Amino acid sequence: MDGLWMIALLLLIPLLLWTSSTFVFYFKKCFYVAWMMLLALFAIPLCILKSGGRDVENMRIIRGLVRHVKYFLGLRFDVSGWEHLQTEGPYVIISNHQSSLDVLGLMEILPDRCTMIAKKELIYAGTVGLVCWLGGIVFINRKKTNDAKNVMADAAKTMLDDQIRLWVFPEGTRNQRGGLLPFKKGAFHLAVQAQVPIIPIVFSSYSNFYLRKEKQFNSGTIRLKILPKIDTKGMTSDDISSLSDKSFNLMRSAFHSISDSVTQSNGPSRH
Ligand SMILES: CCCCCCCCCCCCCCCC(=O)SCCNC(=O)CCNC(=O)[C@H](O)C(C)(C)COP(=O)(O)OP(=O)(O)OC[C@H]1O[C@@H](n2cnc3c(N)ncnc32)[C@H](O)[C@@H]1OP(=O)(O)O
Ligand SMILES: CCCCCCCC/C=C\CCCCCCCC(=O)OC[C@@H](O)COP(=O)(O)O
Repeated sequence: MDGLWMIALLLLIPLLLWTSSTFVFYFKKCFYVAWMMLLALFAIPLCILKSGGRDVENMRIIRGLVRHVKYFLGLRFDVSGWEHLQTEGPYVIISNHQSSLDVLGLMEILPDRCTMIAKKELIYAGTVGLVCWLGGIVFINRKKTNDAKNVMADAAKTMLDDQIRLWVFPEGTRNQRGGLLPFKKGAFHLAVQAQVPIIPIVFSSYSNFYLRKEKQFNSGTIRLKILPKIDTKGMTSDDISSLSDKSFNLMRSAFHSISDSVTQSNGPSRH
């Protein structure tokens, strides 16, 4: 009898854990970090063999290795506006930033020769940090804004010299409070200095499947909307504010329209 109880308990515990949404939340989060770290460990020698070191071409390897991760987490991406990425030469991509999960959507649509601007702390994130460096990510120190501006001015030159595209999160930090945070200006200075177009990309709200406070991480669909490019030819630093405002307004309305439709199609979130 004791043995039967033991077996029943042994079967019940994992079942209870599995059905507990808090357990699923922590499990998925830990899995995500651990799996990305492991993938990065594989990516390091591949990148070094391919390019011998830091090179934007390594992003092809990173993109290829990351694309399956969504299946483990029960996430789907629904992308619209692919045609707007068929732009020749360098450009600046700007997108909203809700979570480190954005990396999955980013890798889903990442164009060739495109790397990112990231906070410098990311370089210390173990194997992931090293892969970011190998992928040519441009690191900025947000606490030393003059340094950050200089790094971004250099990046504007490199974009043109090496035909590189850069992905910037103009909110400057993660934001899951709904809507978009006011934009920082760096992305717009970058595009104007290099005289390259801006391609805005909007991720729909994660709030219908991922709730940090409530410890919910369900399955869900993320809509990614690629908006038409905004030309910056002939613009100067006087145009930065209007360029930023225009981009913000376009992205905010796209965010609300795709987030409403995704919430409806996924049904209300569980609480
Ligand atoms: C198999 C492998 C698995 C592993 C997997 C790998 C994953 C590989 C994916 C990783 C993915 C990474 C994802 C990271 C994501 C983040 O790390 S997000 C955080 C870092 N990114 C950012 O912060 C970018 C956005 N920030 C900016 O652009 C900010 O403007 C800056 C440059 C940091 C400056 O900060 P600030 O001074 O606070 O900003 P702001 O209020 O905009 O500017 C103040 C003044 O300076 C002026 N200014 C700003 N920028 C400039 C400029 N560049 N030039 C001249 N003047 C400027 C402004 O115009 C403004 O002047 P006024 O208009 O007031 O006169
Ligand atoms: C030392 C800090 C770095 C923390 C990284 C922890 C290890 C991550 C391991 C696996 C996740 C893979 C995806 C990594 C890319 C995450 C990029 C990211 O989302 O960085 C946060 C940054 O956009 C804004 O930071 P804050 O919201 O201002 O804070």
